[in-house]
Amino acid sequence: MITDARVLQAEFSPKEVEHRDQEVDVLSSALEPIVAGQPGETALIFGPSGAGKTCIAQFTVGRLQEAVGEMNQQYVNCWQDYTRFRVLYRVLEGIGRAADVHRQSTPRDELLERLRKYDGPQYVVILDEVDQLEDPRVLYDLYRMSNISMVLITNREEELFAQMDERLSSRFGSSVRIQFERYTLDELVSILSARARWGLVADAVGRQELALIGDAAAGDARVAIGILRNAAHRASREGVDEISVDVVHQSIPDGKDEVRQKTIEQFTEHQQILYNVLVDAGETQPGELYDLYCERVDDPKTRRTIRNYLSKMDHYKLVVSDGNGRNRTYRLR
Ligand SMILES: Nc1ncnc2c1ncn2[C@@H]1O[C@H](COP(=O)(O)OP(=O)(O)OP(=O)(O)O)[C@@H](O)[C@H]1O
Repeated sequence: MITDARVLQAEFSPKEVEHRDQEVDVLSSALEPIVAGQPGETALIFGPSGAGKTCIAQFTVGRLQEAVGEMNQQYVNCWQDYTRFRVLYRVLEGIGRAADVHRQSTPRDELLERLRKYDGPQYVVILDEVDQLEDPRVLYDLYRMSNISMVLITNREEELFAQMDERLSSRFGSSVRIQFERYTLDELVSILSARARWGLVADAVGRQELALIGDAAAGDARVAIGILRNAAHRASREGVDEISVDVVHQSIPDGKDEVRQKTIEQFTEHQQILYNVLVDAGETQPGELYDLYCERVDDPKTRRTIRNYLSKMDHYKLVVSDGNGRNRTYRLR
C-alpha cells in the first residue's frame, strides 16, 4: 500500500505545490531584486493553519535559490526560537557563523556585530510563527542588515502588529502582504491526490474517499494529509490494497488526534504547562488561566506571552478529550 512513507509526513516539502500560483508569484516578485544582487522586499504571509504558508514560503525561496545559485537561506520557527538571542543565533547558523556561540556567555551584541559584518551573498530568512516572538525588536535588528531579506509568517496580521511599537510597525507596515485562505474541498483533493500518487500504490484511493478526507479536514491541508496517512496505515494493517470509505471514517479521529499530538509535542516547557492547565481547567477565562498557570511555575512568563501562547493554541484548534470519550474544543478568548 505505502511506497514512500515520507511524502505522507507533514514535514515533507513537496517539489511541486498545488493551487498557490498567485501566492508564489507575489512572493517571488517581492524577492525578485535578489536576482540582481539586491535585498528583496519584506514579505508578510498570513492566514489560517494548514493553508500552506510555510510550504509555499519554503518552496518559493528554494526555487529562488536554485535560480540565483549563490544565495543563503534559513528557516526559523519562532514558536521554538522565540527570544531575540535565539533568533539571531539561528540566523548566524544559516551562514555558518554560530559554531562558537555559547548560550550562556556570548553577549547578544556580539551576535549582532557578526551579522553586521556579513557581506556574503543575499540571505533570505523565513521567520515562521513570527507573532510568537518574545521581543519583536529582533525584526528591527534584521531589517537593518544590508544583505538580509525577510519572509514573515503569522496566522493573523493584527496579532503581529499589536506587539510592535510605532517604529517597528511603520517599518513593517509597508511589507508585501500575502493573504492565504483555507483550501477549498477541490484544492484539498488535488493536494491529497498528489501525495497518493507519490506515496501509495496505484489506485489505492479514489476521489470519493479523498473528498471525504478533504471534507473532514475543513480547509486544513495538514489535517487532510494526517488523515490520509492514517487511512493508508490502517488499510495496510488490514492487508488490503485500497482505502475504502469505511477505512476513511475510522481514520478521521486518529488523523486529527495525531496532528494535535504532534503540535503539543513541539511545545516548550511553559507552553506544555499552560496546556495542562487548560486540560485540567476546562472552559476558563484567560485571566483565571493565567493565575492557575502561575501557581504551577516558579518563573512565570508575562501575561502578554501567555496570551500569545493561548492564541496559538486557539489557531491550532486544540481539541481535548474530557475523559468521557467526548472531545471538546476549549474556547480561549
Ligand atoms: N499547495 C500545497 N501543495 C502541496 N502540499 C501542500 C500545499 N499546501 C500545504 N501543503 C502541505 O500541507 C501541510 C501543511 O502546510 P503548511 O505547514 O505550509 O501550513 P501553514 O499554513 O504553514 O500552517 P500553520 O499556520 O499551522 O503553520 C504540509 O505538509 C504541506 O507540505
